[in-house]
Amino acid sequence: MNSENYVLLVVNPISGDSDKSPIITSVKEEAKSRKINFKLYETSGKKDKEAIESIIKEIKPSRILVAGGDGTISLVAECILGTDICLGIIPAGSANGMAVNFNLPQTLPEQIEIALSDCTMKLDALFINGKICLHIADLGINAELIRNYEDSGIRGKMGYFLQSIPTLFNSDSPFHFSVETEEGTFEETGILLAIANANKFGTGATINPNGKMNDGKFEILIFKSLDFIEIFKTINDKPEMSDDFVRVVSTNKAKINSIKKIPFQIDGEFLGEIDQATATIEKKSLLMALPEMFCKLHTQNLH
Ligand SMILES: Nc1ncnc2c1ncn2[C@@H]1O[C@H](COP(=O)(O)OP(=O)(O)OP(=O)(O)O)[C@@H](O)[C@H]1O
Repeated sequence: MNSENYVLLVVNPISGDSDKSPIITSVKEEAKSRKINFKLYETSGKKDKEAIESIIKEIKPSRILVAGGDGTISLVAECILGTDICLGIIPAGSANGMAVNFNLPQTLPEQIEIALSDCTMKLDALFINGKICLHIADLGINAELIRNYEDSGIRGKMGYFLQSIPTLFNSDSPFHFSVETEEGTFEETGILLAIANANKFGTGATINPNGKMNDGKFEILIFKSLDFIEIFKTINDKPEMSDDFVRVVSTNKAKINSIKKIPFQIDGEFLGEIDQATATIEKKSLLMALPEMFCKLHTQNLH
């Protein structure tokens, strides 16, 4: 067997509360028709990183497909950072923030086609306090909302909606942030500080319209107030947000400090309350198979 022609499918059996057998069958059949060797790994929730790394060593796959949520995608991304192994996504989580950001199509055949396609791109990997962030992290009311959502036990968009009103009323915001970058230090008060490599939150809100995932930079966005008209604009793919609403800084390294501890999340996972965050970026370290439109938009005007 040609060891360079292997596809590994990593499946999280519990993500999104859905049956993964149609995905497994379809990817297996597609691999067979393309004469690619197929291997399946189902996560257990324990020592998955070690197990995946060992399979990679053994079969040397050229591509890994992930059927799971953002947590499983991050886990696999960490295993292949800096290599030429290509990552493809079959969205199968409860929120699927990465899939929303990449505008992945809804049907399984289309998703498999993209995940196995030659339309690939090397993306930057953002690290915050040593943890990988493929998408968007934040300190403030969105992280508070995610904590309350996780505590409520109600899944899906309805869960977020039900938590949004009590979260806003009980929030500890505004917060005072001090941000140190190579370009200088500044202070700002706001309800939310986002650290973003991607453009959209999992809800579809485009908070970082000008961010590129392959320019060696990430954005710090401080939202100063809860302005519903400005928030409404984020429904568009290219919202024009006023400077009074958000302060945006593009950089490759930043240190954020706050006097009080603030709720913190990365890629939709609540990670406690923190008063200090250090963000760095590893340029073009993650090879991904993505929709053609996304690759086109990200290669335009890139200097
Ligand atoms: N077999 C398993 N049994 C229990 N937990 C598992 C198993 N496999 C993985 N996990 C856990 O699943 C979590 C990752 O879930 P993932 O983010 O992929 O899906 P999700 O939470 O449904 O989706 P999303 O992130 O889009 O909301 C990790 O905490 C991991 O430990």
